[in-house]
Amino acid sequence: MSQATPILALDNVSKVFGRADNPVYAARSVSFALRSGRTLALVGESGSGKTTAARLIMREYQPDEGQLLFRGAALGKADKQSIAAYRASVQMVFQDPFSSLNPAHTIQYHLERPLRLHHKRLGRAERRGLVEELLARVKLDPALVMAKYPHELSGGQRQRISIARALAVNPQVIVADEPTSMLDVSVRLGILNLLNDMKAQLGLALLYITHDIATARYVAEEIMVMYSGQIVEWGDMESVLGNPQHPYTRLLLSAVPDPDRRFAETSADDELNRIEVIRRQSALPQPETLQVGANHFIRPMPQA
Ligand SMILES: Nc1ncnc2c1ncn2[C@@H]1O[C@H](COP(=O)(O)OP(=O)(O)OP(=O)(O)O)[C@@H](O)[C@H]1O
Repeated sequence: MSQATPILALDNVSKVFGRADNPVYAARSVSFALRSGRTLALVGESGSGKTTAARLIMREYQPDEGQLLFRGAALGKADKQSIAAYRASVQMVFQDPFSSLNPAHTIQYHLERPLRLHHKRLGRAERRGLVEELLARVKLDPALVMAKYPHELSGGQRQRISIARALAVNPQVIVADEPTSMLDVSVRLGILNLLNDMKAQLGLALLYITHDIATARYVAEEIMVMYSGQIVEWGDMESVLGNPQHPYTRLLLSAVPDPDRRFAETSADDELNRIEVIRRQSALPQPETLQVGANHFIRPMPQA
């Protein structure tokens, strides 16, 4: 893992929902760091806590415990100006490019809006010039798309607009929550390539949230596996995927389609039994972290 100073870090962050007598631990002592020019993939099944982690980063939720660090400084104590700088520096790309754009406004409006908010002194011509640059950056023709409304674009084009909108305020970090899962398979690769280009060309730090290990491998250098609100295995992508230690990571990997494997080799009952074992064990007190390789760690299953 790179040792450069992280731009953004979660330090032992916990978030609990529900009543005291029936708490839901959406994040349990979650720690990770995002660095320039690198992608960290956060993978896990539905309900594991991935979106909660994203919302904590976007400050939609305040942590119950732990803290958010931006360039090494705790954000909890930051003044208004630092919070505003943080908001511009950390942008999100959502899963659903259909609902994240307003159907009543043109693409030009969508891209000019963040420029108006964050660069108040720009004149009309400069703003238009920047919108054209943003569209070119996401490989869309400004002459063709600027005056269009979201419904006149394809899903892939809309997701490109969402990425352009995130880039409008010169962010340092992008949190992409399942950015391809609602897109047609044929356009997914284009969006993943675009994220990879943005990372390389602009030195962005990316948090790529997904339940799909195959796409995580395509975009990320590091991976964290989340289960039941806790990071159970993390490290360099090749080390974790090449030598998965945690039973839950193995389970996720076994769900990646393998064209050489026949369905009959594992029955649905086998899979359900394995999930049940993991669920029971994860309810036990969590054990200490183990270091597997130089840049590879796990929280193994506790002994009953
Ligand atoms: N606002 C909330 N109020 C109560 N419980 C919540 C809230 N947000 C999340 N949870 C619970 O926290 C847990 C983690 O949810 P979260 O949405 O973070 O998971 P996820 O991994 O992102 O799932 P998905 O992939 O389905 O979005 C779940 O049990 C969920 O029901």
